[in-house]
Amino acid sequence: MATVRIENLTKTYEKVTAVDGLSLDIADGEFFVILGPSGAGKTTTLKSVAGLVDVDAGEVSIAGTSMEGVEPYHRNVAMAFESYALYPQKTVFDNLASPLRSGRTGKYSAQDQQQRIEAVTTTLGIDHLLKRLPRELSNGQRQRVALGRVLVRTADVYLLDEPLSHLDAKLRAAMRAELKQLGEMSSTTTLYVTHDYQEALALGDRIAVLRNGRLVQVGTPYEIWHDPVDTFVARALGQPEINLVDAAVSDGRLRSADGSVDIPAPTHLDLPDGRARLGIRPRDLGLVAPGQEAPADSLVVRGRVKLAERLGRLMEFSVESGAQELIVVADSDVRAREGDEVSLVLPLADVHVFAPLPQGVQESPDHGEQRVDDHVDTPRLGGAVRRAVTTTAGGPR
Ligand SMILES: Nc1ncnc2c1ncn2[C@@H]1O[C@H](COP(=O)(O)OP(=O)(O)OP(=O)(O)O)[C@@H](O)[C@H]1O
Repeated sequence: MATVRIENLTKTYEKVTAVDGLSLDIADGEFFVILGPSGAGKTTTLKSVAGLVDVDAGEVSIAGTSMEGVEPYHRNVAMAFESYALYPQKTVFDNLASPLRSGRTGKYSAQDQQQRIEAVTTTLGIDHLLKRLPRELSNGQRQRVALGRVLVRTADVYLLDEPLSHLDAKLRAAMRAELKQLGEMSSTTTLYVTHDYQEALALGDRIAVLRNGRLVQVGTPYEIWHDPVDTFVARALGQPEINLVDAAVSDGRLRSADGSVDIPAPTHLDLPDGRARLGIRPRDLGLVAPGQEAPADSLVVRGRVKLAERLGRLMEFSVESGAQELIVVADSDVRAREGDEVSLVLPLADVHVFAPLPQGVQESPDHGEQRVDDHVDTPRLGGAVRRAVTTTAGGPR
């Protein structure tokens, strides 16, 4: 168990700055998630902690000791990288036992080994594969064995790089729930890299969001979800993405140019008059089907359903409201069809307000095709929203 401190870390590969002045303080025993899109510098950060890259500037300390000049072997970190390596000629059991037999991190009796392997393989759902060779495994199974090889031994820090990326969605979700329960995992400082926001929310004690090698925000899942510092973080969390609507702030109201969205400005934000962008998550909007009444005193935006799509237990609606297209995710018992005139109920407490796009810049709807960096992102307006923090183990939602 150990703290990890990353101070002003910079790593450049020829012309690419992979990590750019990154500082993070990770507490002893913390499950710390690094979230970011492809190329954000997540893997390079982990490799720097492991000592696998020569950094250009900055420092990594583990348990209060600078790791400068300390070889990876002597850092007492255990790593699982996305490209997993197993001994091809050894069974799954022997692959898992080898880190325990090396003597590097203490001695384990045969009974200890058995017990540790049992605990890890049960959690990872690979206990029925112990006699197989790696070539007899699927990619997802191989990845779990590689993860098992890391978790089976004790270390000061676990470094896990997208360890669940090869699993199907169902297994991933199951594994998310199990992973943190694993004895060792629950008490060992863990840096966990992912580009999957659900994984980050479910697993992280805290999450650091990276973009272009820089830290954008660090906080608990609750803080990152409810108080994103800018539209980049807001967009990084949630699928479908948060709706962003250009609006004017005046006389204590927020209005879209065509007047289709016209709501009171959240008073706790104390917004100056001018322009802004509203951020409303699809799941925060309520959809009132034709013939039904919106709850009294609710804030309503009217529109027409352009597209209705089933997402398993939920429905995704694309609703045209004036010049806006708002995405709504609702329970599947909401009876609205394409072409229906509907009302959207807007919960003011869940409306995020960001700075406007620079003059002359227009965001086009991306339908998931744009690269993250093609977006113009703007910071939150009016400071952090203060709420009673009630983060639960399962994340904010
Ligand atoms: N060995 C290398 N040589 C040259 N450029 C590299 C090297 N490793 C990483 N990079 C570049 O550094 C940047 C950060 O890479 P890194 O692998 O740390 O990102 P990442 O967030 O882990 O991405 P991914 O999610 O795709 O794994 C990228 O632009 C990448 O192309």
